[in-house]
Amino acid sequence: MDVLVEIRHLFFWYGQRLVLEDINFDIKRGDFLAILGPNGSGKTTLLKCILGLLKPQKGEIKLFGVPVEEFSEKWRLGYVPQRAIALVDPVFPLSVEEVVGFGLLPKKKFPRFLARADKDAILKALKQVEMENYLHQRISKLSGGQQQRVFIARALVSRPEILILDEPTTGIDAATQERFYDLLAEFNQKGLTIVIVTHDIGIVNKHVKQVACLNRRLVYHGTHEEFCSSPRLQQIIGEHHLVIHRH
Ligand SMILES: Nc1ncnc2c1ncn2[C@@H]1O[C@H](COP(=O)(O)OP(=O)(O)OP(=O)(O)O)[C@@H](O)[C@H]1O
Repeated sequence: MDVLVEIRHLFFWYGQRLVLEDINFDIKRGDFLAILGPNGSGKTTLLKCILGLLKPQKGEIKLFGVPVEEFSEKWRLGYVPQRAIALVDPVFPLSVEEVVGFGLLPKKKFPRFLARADKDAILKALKQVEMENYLHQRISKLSGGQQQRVFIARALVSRPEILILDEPTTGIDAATQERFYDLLAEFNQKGLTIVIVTHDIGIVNKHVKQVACLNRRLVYHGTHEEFCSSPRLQQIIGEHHLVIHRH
């Protein structure tokens, strides 16, 4: 099977503090992987290492077979960062089109100029999340769930092969979250590889195919069926390795 992300013997320290310890796993094309773990267990740090935003002190990450530090096709990974919605400035008048347009920057030589093809790509990404009627609206005027869809469109506009989301439903009501996960499942069925850091173990259970439990070390990595049926799950919860907190 096509391995998109390869993680081998990964260690990461913030100063003296070891946050990721000897992490090893692969992400394959078509995976829908949930990364679970308590607050402070290293989930965001792991995503940032995969995205090349943080440089691990030890170990190796390959993206599409290329070491992350040499990988130049960043557009092949779409990223929805944690608390993206909270960063929407109610005063600064960014339109939906502009926000989604930022997702094209890794592909563009002249970032300030939106060409016809860019506008088409933006509209197409917005259609994928059913937000095409909001093109010229201010992002700050939208609801949390609508903003979330716009951030997904921003991540999708470069037509990535992996979509990486860091706790994307924080601050969104339960019904909207359900629809949001249904949408991700649809993308996955069409072939998009998805990696999601989440605390919503209940909702995410419906759709994910693989689960990784992180608590500085990788406590568990396997298929979702194994995860649910295995006595190991009970053991993990029993050992308090996987205490799920909320923000
Ligand atoms: N820039 C930083 N400098 C120093 N320590 C940091 C930094 N960023 C994160 N940490 C610490 O590293 C540990 C792992 O943080 P990380 O954000 O990766 O965890 P997380 O599992 O994503 O947590 P959460 O579920 O709360 O988002 C935490 O103890 C955090 O306080």
